[in-house]
Amino acid sequence: MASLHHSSAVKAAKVLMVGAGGIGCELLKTLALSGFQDIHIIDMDTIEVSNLNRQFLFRQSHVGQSKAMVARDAVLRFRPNISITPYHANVKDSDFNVEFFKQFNVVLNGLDNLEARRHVNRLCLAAEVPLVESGTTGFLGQVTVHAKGKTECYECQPKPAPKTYPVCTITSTPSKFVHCIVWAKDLLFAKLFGDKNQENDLNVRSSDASNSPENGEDVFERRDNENIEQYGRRIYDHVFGYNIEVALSNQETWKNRNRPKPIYSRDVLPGKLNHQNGNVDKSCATDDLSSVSTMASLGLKNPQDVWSLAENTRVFLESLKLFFASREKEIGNLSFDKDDQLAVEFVTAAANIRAASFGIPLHSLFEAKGIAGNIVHAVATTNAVVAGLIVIEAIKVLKKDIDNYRMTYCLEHPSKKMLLMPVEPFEPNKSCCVCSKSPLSLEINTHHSKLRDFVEKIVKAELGMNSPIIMHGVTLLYEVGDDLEEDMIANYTANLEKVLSELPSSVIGGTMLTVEDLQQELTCNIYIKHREEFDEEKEPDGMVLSGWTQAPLEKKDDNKKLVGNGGSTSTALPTEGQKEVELVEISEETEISGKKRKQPGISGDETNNHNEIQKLDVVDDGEDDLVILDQCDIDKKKKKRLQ
Ligand SMILES: Nc1ncnc2c1ncn2[C@@H]1O[C@H](COP(=O)(O)OP(=O)(O)OP(=O)(O)O)[C@@H](O)[C@H]1O
Ligand SMILES: [Zn+2]
Repeated sequence: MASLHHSSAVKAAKVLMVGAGGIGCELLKTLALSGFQDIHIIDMDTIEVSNLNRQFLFRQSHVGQSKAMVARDAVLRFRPNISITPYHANVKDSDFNVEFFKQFNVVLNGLDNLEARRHVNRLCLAAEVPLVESGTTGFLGQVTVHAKGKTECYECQPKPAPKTYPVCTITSTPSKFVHCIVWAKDLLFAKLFGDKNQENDLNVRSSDASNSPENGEDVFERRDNENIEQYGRRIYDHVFGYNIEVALSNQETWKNRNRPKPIYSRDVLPGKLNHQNGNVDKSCATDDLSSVSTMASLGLKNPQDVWSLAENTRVFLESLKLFFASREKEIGNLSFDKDDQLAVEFVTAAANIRAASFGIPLHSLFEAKGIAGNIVHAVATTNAVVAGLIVIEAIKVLKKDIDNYRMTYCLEHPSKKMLLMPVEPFEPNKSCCVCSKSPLSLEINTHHSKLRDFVEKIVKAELGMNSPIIMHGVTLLYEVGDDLEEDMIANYTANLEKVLSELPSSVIGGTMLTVEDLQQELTCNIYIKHREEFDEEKEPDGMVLSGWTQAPLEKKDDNKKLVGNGGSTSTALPTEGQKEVELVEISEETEISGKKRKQPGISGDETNNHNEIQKLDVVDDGEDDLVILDQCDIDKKKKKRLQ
């Protein structure tokens, strides 16, 4: 440390940290203790109780306050003479433009989602400021360095697709608890408490008069004359009883599968719902919605207990009741949130009852919450190690020590007795549309697809643009902005509903579209190829973008000198944010992302687990959520991303 304090590069540096969460708290502390004197922090969040176990700059009394502000105050207490400038804001706000980024010598990311990471990557490229990027998932972590024109950018490598499940597995033939969780969270919870206009694959087929009157009434709507318990029991009997009976009537489905068992609430819980500790009224009366809890009202104390079917039934009915009794205004607008206790209780109970019906082992609320929230429990030590590595790379950046830049991966199990694996960075990917401005091509049915589809699925979702402008030659087809005239807004709104070939400047096969985001200073040229047909299963968006996601063809140098903590190795491990990846432990020649990196000096018999392939579940990006993928005959063919 002492030598760092004397480094003029460190002292003079102005650094921007984005994210003051698990990694960010560690990073800010390490920067301050390493002699950095001018640190700016952006974080849009406030402190939650669940942050306190690892975000050690925060205390119980800070809950609800800005992370960036509290982190600054906490560090100034032991480093009072340095300058820390906090911004309680979203890094995507327009204030944080290229000019803002240009004032920094290096940007350090401690973020938790792909969208923000991509945005910062683009601003760093535009401002020509090096970026040190990071991520952790449990024991796994990595730190990567990105310098325009010298190393690959954050987006040079394709990001993995989120985990998908066929819709029929979720709606009809679950075989794992996670299938029941997805059903409870993304179908049942969404149906009962979410936006009614959203498409939902929850099976609502019903011919039974009591469940589905001929007038087409939605069985999930509460009837006028129904009290909450009657409503809850009707829903329960419909989804766990009646729907299962309907499913059983299709003999073909169950030929090679275990038949599920219909469950009716009267069989599990014959009497009226009663409260073990009788404090339901108290929990209903509270003003603090986050404290409304079925567990409290039913006297269930330990979230790690696995509830019986009767307990799950009680929790199901009680949490539904509590939603109506104390959160009725939110009904219709709710989406599942892992930090919403009542939502987690409802989803746990619903998933468990479904699991019981399908003969799948039941799980505790603690486990169910982890699965539903895609939670891999954070390991404070990994965050601390990663923060240390960020500072090491930041110092190399400041000293312009490019030859020693390293991408470093934290492993869960030692490989060659190493838990940290440093790798030399790749050169920029020449087909990356972000840093190499390489043109893209889009196969699309120009007679069927609307401009809106193109904007939502390609420009926003795939290209990650926030404020796009779309041009065909000199004709502006679409634009987002605060200063637009009313007639322009009306024009663009009308354009959104037109199919591409019928736009004022017709977009057909052979057209080159230019898409630009002024804030990110990113321009992409997209060559349009008209295609009539798409495979609904494999290409559910009805369009295919290519030209960018390929891995670079060339590698920097196969025989570079190796670096490491006590050993010599060089391999590229999964990029952060990957959901389920194969981590290939060191081998003579490891193929990653279509590239081969040779690893001289490593022989096959040096480790027991040589060449072993570990399956890892890397799920730290909140937005890379579970996805239901339609692929069965009973359902419409489409793909959905579910929150
Ligand atoms: N667009 C953004 N702008 C500013 N800050 C962001 C943005 N996206 C994410 N962040 C911040 O990045 C930090 C990431 O920290 P971390 O991964 O520890 O997540 P967390 O929200 O603190 O914890 P958890 O998700 O486990 O409850 C968070 O504090 C979050 O507010
Ligand atoms: Zn790139």
